[in-house]
Amino acid sequence: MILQFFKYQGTGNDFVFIDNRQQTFPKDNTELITKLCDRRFGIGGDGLILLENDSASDFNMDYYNADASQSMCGNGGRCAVAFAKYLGIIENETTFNAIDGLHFATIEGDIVNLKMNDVDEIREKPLYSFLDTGSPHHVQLVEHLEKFNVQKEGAKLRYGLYGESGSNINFVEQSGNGAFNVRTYERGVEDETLSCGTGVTAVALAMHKLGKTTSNSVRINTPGGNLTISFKLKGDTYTNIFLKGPAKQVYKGEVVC
Ligand SMILES: N[C@H](CCC[C@H](N)C(=O)O)C(=O)O
Repeated sequence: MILQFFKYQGTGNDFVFIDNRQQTFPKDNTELITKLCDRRFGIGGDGLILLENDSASDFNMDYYNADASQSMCGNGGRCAVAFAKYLGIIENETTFNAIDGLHFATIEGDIVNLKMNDVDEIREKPLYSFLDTGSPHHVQLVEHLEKFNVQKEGAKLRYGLYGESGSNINFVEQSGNGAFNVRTYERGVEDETLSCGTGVTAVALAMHKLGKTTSNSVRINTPGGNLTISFKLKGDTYTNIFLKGPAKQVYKGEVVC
């Protein structure tokens, strides 16, 4: 089978995109999904995203981690908006469907601003916070983040504290008022990724709840680039949450599989 694909990256979180509006992709073939994401035997990517028609919105985004497990993906959502514009499905704003429901987004040039679902529960423990921003996130402040062994410590927590269902693990260091550095171990990639959209969203909300910032616009630096998360707090609910940053097409091509 010959498959046309498009490679996108959102602050270094990279994805294989397929225009699946004709519904021809074999979704139950998890071996194919993992092979397409393999960085040696396939195209390579942190995940694979199928863009599909949707009766109730502009399009549906079907996201698969590199191990073919599924979740919401913030950076993938931002790249899906850029891909939908490239395909001529949308102009500069959209509402699309994902595994956690409808998302509004705008695009200006390479910058996509994606509305995330409300968050009304942040569990605070002595050493970390836990919340779900479309995927589950552990948020932990550390010192000397640049030297921290994210892969080793992330895997320990992902499999130890969170068992088989797991969680994404975010390690954080404050760099200023309303500014943080973040490195993330991603469930389903089972390694550190260069950024994680639902992860930096979780970090911004957790840091605000902890009182580490009073700003409702948080700048987060990741190894893959900078993202801005803005939000409102209404009672105990974080709402109007937007994840803003670049999303770019890297290349396109055909793959034999
Ligand atoms: N690995 C995550 C999903 C992708 C999250 C990340 N790529 C993002 O940008 O949100 C999980 O299985 O929960």
